Amino acid sequence: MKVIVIGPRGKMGKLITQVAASRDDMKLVAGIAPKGRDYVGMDLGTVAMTGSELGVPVTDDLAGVIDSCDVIIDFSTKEMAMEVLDLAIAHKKALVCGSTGFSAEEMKRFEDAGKQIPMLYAANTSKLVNIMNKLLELVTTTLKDEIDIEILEMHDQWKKDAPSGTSKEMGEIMAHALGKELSNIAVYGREGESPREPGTIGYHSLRAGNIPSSHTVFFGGMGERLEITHHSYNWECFARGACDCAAYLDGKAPGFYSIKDVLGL
Ligand SMILES: NC(=O)C1=CN([C@@H]2O[C@H](COP(=O)(O)OP(=O)(O)OC[C@H]3O[C@@H](n4cnc5c(N)ncnc54)[C@H](O)[C@@H]3O)[C@@H](O)[C@H]2O)C=CC1
Ligand SMILES: O=C(O)C1=N[C@H](C(=O)O)C[C@H](O)C1
Repeated sequence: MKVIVIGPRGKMGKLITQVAASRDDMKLVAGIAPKGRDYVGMDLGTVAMTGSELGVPVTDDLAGVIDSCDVIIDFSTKEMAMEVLDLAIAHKKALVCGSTGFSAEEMKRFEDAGKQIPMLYAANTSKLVNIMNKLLELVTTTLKDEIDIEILEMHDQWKKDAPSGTSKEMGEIMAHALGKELSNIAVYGREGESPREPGTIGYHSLRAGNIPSSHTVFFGGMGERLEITHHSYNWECFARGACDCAAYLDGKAPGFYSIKDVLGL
């Protein structure tokens, strides 16, 4: 598969480039940087520190190179994601997007793109997080209104969005298991807020240092509680998952795919 990576100097883009460069089933054809960066024109391997040159450039012109790829992997920003999406549709290219922080309308655009291209959106590409989501579904479906549900997520100080895309996805999965709309979800924990409202799901976001990613879901019962937690020690699990998602799209018909399809969950 011929792969273009967006943002190869970013935290995720760099790791994705490194993982893709190490895979036999992938060939990197370009990396895309924001306009005017001083590393535009340099070798992608040098920019993403893969350990050797890859013989392909970093460019700031996605439109100029998009026809050379089979799939684009985009973990950049929500603004860039929309530009990439439009170009992927126009050039009929498969797209994996792992960026987070989108509105419901923007998410609908990804879903609609599935009518024209193989489109995979994953707010979290870790295998274990997606297995954790199945556990959350099981607990919620079993206990329904007997428990209070609170989600705590921790990330690095640079993360732009809150709550994380993963916790929003976890909230959606559990709201669905409770037969509720996402609008029943509330955010607690700030000064002056009222006590917990029954039947809601609470979100708590913590940002500090270089914490890679942690998500804990608290199921609060009477006299007991269950906590289910995923910790990542670094971002490699997400980069490996991103490349698995791209490989999954190889030869696929247009459709809106999820990481559950990749993992068979
Ligand atoms: N789905 C998942 O499993 C994961 C998702 N993420 C998400 O991925 C996104 C990126 O996260 P990080 O790598 O931590 O951010 P980062 O800030 O380290 O990297 C973002 C990259 O995007 C590039 N970029 C921004 N605008 C661009 C443009 N117009 N053209 C080309 N490149 C552009 C930047 O230059 C930078 O290299 C976030 O939304 C984050 O939440 C992060 C980790 C895992
Ligand atoms: O920004 C991150 O780091 C991560 N972002 C994703 C999210 O918003 O859920 C996935 C993971 O938590 C790492």
